[in-house]
Amino acid sequence: MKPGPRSRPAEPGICVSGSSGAGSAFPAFLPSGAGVEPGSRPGTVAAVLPAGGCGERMGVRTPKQFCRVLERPLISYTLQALERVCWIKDIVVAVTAENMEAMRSIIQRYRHKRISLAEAGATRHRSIFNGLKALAEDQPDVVIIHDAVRPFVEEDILLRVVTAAKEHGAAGAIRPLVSTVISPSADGCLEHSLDRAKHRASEMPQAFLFDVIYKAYQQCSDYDFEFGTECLQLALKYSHTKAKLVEGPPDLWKVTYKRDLLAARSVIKEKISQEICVVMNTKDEESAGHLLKEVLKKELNCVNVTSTVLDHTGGNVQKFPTDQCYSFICVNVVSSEFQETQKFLSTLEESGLPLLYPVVVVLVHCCDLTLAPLASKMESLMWIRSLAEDMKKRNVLLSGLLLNYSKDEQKLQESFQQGASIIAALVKERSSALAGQLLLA
Ligand SMILES: Nc1ccn([C@@H]2O[C@H](COP(=O)(O)OP(=O)(O)OP(=O)(O)O)[C@@H](O)[C@H]2O)c(=O)n1
Ligand SMILES: O=P(O)(O)OC[C@@H](O)[C@@H](O)[C@@H](O)CO
Repeated sequence: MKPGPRSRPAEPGICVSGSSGAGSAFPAFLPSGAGVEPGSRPGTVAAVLPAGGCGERMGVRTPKQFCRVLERPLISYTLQALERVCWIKDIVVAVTAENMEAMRSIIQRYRHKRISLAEAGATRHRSIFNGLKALAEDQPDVVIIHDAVRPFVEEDILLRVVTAAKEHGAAGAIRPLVSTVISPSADGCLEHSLDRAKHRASEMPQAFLFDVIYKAYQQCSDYDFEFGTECLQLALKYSHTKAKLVEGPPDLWKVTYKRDLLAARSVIKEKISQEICVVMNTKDEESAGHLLKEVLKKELNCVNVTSTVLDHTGGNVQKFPTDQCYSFICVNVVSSEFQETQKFLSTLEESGLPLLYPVVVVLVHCCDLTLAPLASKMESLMWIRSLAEDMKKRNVLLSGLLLNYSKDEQKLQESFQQGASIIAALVKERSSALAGQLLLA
């Protein structure tokens, strides 16, 4: 039996407006074969997230569901993924009593919606059962069970397992095995190996008609509670319900070891670096901003490079493509006046963008270095360093790029090329260690 996890409260912090969940009705667009009789109640869906483990295999003091990825607890990404699905009416998270406060501060800080808490049990099955009990009074038609440490879950697989559960009573995501499963003999030698092609790995999410899984847990043996790892097996054993197996996408993996946390970090960084917005102060196609945008498009052919024009006061951040863009390249938008930059950054902050993910902002200053000595130009931009220290606390990674705007066409192209490479690295790495740096292209 796993010992109760040690707690480490999450630091209190700034709030965000989370994505508001809409109704609880089961999506009307489901194929009629989804077990929803025409004219019958569309059906309600809730979710249970077991989050009461201590993450022994992670090998750190903080339970892995509270370990930070890009400064945000891992569980917050999973909650965000489920909240995006408007037809999940309620999300019950099972956490230990000692981690309740930490969980409440995460919900408040990132303003997660439709979340309720239940007390975790000494094993995963006990935690799940406690989550189901919390739903029993106003029970949903279908309940999703999803590990809190599987942050990359999309609406598509959730809809597929829920649709299958409506029809079959239970359903679960599966993935091809990566290694062959073998059975060892008592003396530690090979007994036999399973035919890998005929077996699959059971992943999450899983979904059940509420009655099917609730009845199963109510009849569970202590042995199942202590040593079981498979909810589908409980549905089969106690509710005589054969789960439908649904092929899931590769990203369903469970964060278990430290390497998984590093992998999660890379996946998230990759996802939020897919769009760059070049912010400029002129529509002139020959301007530095437009030229840099074209070079960036070539340099980063898989990234969506957009642009927007702001007036010199820092403008209105609502003009930005803010729902998916976490990287802003400001080209001569803000002169070396501190106040204008401050105005731009505060409007960016007010948009709520930096509260879920670190936002990269690169202030590009173009100047012909044959006219202004480099040292004095760098000196005039040193204020970026102290501003960056302050912005880092608000999850904005600010750096400066001095771009040599030479009259020589060849040199100018080289500067733009170098500048685009530096910007690509700042966006991709999204490293707080580079915040405040003044770079030269
Ligand atoms: N008593 C428990 C044990 C586990 N879980 C949850 O079940 C999910 C999957 O379990 P697992 O990966 O085993 O998590 P841990 O038990 O924390 O990991 P370990 O076995 O390494 O201690 C996790 O979200 C975990 O928090 C739970 O709610 N209650
Ligand atoms: O056994 P653990 O607690 O590490 O993880 C639980 C997993 O077994 C479970 O999430 C899937 O295998 C699907 O049942």
